[in-house]
Amino acid sequence: MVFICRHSSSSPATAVGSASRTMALRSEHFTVYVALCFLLVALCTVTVRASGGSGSKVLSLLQPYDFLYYSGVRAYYGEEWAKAAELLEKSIQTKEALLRTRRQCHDDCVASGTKAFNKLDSEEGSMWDLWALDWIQQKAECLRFCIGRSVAPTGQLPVSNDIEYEFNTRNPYNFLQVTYYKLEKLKKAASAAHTYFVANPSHLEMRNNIEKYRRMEGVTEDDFQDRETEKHWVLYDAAMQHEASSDWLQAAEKWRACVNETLWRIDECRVQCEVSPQLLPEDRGVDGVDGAFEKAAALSLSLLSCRQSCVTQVATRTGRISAQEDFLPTQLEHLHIAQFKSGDVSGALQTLRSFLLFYPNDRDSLDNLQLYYETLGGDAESHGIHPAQEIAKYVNQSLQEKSLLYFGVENLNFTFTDPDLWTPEDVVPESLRENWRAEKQVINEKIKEGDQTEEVDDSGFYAGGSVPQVGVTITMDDDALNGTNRVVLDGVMTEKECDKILQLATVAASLGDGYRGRRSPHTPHETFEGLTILRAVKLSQDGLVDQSDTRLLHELGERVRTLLHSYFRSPSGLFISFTHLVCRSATTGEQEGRMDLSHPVHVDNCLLEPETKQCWREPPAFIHRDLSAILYLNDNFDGGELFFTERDAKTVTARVKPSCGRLVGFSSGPVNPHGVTAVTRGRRCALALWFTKEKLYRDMEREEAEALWAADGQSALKKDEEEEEKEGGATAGRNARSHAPKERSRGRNAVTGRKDEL
Ligand SMILES: O=C(O)CCC(=O)C(=O)O
Ligand SMILES: [Fe+3]
Repeated sequence: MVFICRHSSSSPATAVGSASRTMALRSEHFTVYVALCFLLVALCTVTVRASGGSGSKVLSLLQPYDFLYYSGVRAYYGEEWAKAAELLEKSIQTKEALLRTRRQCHDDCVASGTKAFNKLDSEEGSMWDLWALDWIQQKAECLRFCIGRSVAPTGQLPVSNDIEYEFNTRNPYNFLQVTYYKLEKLKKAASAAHTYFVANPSHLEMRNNIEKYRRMEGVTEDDFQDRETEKHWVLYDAAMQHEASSDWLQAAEKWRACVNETLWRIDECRVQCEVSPQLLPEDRGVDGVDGAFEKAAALSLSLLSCRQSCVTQVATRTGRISAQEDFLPTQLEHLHIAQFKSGDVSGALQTLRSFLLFYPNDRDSLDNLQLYYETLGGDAESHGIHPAQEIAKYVNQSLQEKSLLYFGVENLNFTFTDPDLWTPEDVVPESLRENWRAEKQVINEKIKEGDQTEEVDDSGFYAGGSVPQVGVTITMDDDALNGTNRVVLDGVMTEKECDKILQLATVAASLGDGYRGRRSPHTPHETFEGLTILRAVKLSQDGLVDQSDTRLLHELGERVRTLLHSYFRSPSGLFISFTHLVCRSATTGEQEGRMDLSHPVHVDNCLLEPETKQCWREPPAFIHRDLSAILYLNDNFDGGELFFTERDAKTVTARVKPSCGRLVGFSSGPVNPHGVTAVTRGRRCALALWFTKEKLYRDMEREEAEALWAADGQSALKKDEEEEEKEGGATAGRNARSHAPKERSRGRNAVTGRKDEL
């Protein structure tokens, strides 16, 4: 490097010269380092606490000493001697100041920590912190030995997050169901399919598979067993059922068991927090700037936060995203009522007292308590009725943890989301409460304004971009459609192309697809046919439909993607997540006075609740859909208009009449509730497409279809080669080529498209 040559040839005095050679040898690293330091300094100012005898004052060191040092060395090599001297001196001073500051902070903080521990100091010195460290070490050694001895023989390999995710989403059962199907163990396959579906209720293919298993000989309804049933939910549902039929004795029994099981589950989960590998929050890692105590505090806070999060984990049903709020206190409320109604007054009183540990000021409960005292004559103590011990222990422990966590939030830059609604106000630091109040006020104001103002779409799309296809026109934009992120484009397909796809739908339907002849899932007055890309490719492979039609179906997806990606100025990548060629036909003779819809009003990526105008982004909604598109193919039918509404699902804001080559695109979220009016005559066909911004959720079926084509191309190629070979013209290189196997693990839903197709 130029740098090395120049300076090695002009080293100063011998002593310095040898130093300069050492530096010169490292100058490659040095250059990179200096560049990094410049960047660092540009980005931040280091603030170090320095202290005088009485109090501490903040010493702002604009530049870290390592940077000063390297700048000094650089100046030295640049022969800027004065500058070099200044910078090198400064670096030495800064380092000294930093050490002094650290020492002072250590002395200032000696007395901090829990006072009770200071009492443990003896004449031999301050030993309790060493005892604490000793306790930690003993525990670590015991765990290391125990886990090593118990798990090592079976191999405790580090498990990646991806694998954790696979297991949490029950993906192994997706593999198992196909495996058992292949082994002709249908009962086991049915159970595996069901187990997977419980955790993935929006998985269309698995739903189809389950339907297929149901129709298979030898499979009974009892075979659809969830292999990972969570007992507390079984008890919860049973208790609810007994309650609904006013069987209070049974209800009380189930609720009691449910509370116990829930406590046990929470405990199991909390223990895992201690023994599983703990991650330090980002920027608190080994390379961070924090000292040993700060790192230890960060680690202990992560542990506490992990323990607390168990409440949410246990209160979330498999397959759901949101936890059931106030899970334990709610169960206690139910148990209390069931006990009371079944005549177990002392049991009810005990449960009420347990509930009051969560909500000590709850008016109704306090009134009830009073009533019990009057009935029993005397208070709970005089009857020896205390809150359940496990509940008292649980609440105390949780409160302690929360106060430590909130200290971390307030003072140590820790982030913690409290999973409970019952946390008493005084545990939360005033400054946080103030922030919450301010946030709540803003939300309330927004809700108030909400009715008058326009809906805000947080999808990241921004309608109004260009339309990059010759002949395509924008027929309706946001204004014309009275909404946000909506568009109607015309000219996306030619008449000939519409005919080809209609023909494809007709042939596929006549051959029998999952939906053939089925009543529509939305109305008894229509039938419904659906064709996916993969099914189309398989049909064309079997020579039952024209391959060029299937290719066109595939290409249309890409065409629509390009148009909408550009029009909605999608900031990120946009991936096709599902394609469905759908025809809805009016059934004959059942159309008089129809009041229903062909497709009721809905939002594509969340569950719309028109009464509250809320939209819940959780399964069974297709929550990963970000952009929706319908490409229409014909207009020779009556009805079948697409319409948009407000969140009340009633107020219609725009209507679109289908025709060949007309494309409607809109963001899939709550700004766009929509439905389809009844098809009262004829058959309405459209290609529905959904897009996702997350690559993880891209359509794996589509990729499988592409792989089938590639394999086809390969075998066609091979055929050609064999022919050629026969004719003596094959080349070794071409024969060696083979179709690469599909990569198996591609993240969250990596394997779904492939495995579950029966
Ligand atoms: O066919 C249409 O026009 C709309 C269909 C739709 O909204 C859907 O499938 O989610
Ligand atoms: Fe829809």
